[in-house]
Amino acid sequence: MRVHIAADHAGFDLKSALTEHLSAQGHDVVDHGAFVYDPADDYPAMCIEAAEAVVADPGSLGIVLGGSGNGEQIAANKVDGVRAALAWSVETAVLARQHNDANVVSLGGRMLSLEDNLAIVDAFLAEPFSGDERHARRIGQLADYERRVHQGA
Ligand SMILES: O=C[C@H](O)[C@H](O)[C@H](O)COP(=O)(O)O
Repeated sequence: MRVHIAADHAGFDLKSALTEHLSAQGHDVVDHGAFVYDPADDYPAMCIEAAEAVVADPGSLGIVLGGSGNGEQIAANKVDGVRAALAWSVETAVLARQHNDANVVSLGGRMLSLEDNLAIVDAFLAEPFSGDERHARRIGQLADYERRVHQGA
């Protein structure tokens, strides 16, 4: 699977570890930055770029990383078609896929151990959307909002 990934300085080491971990599993990891460690860098542009890449690349998923994952999730969710979930356990990652068909996961590199974050990403990538009518209906309502308010359709 192709995975679009981005991290600011607070998620920089986790991005490197995840890229190695996922590449070893055969995933195609596309890095959207940061490309050098800069303790003063800003997460929005790189997270938005990764999120846009997910929307433009059907079937792919995204990972955005920072200290808490909060700002990264907020940034990714600015992109129409993105459903970014902040995952802080395997269960929240699994539910993000099953119930929300989340196409981006956001993680806090300062919140959890490396092992926990790797397990969360593995669970996120492996879990399919349930396709249950109630979940599809709710996701459809979000897409309707984007079409109506953002795209004037
Ligand atoms: O929500 C934002 C992210 O957690 C950032 O990674 C975090 O705010 C960066 O913090 P600082 O600039 O203090 O290292």
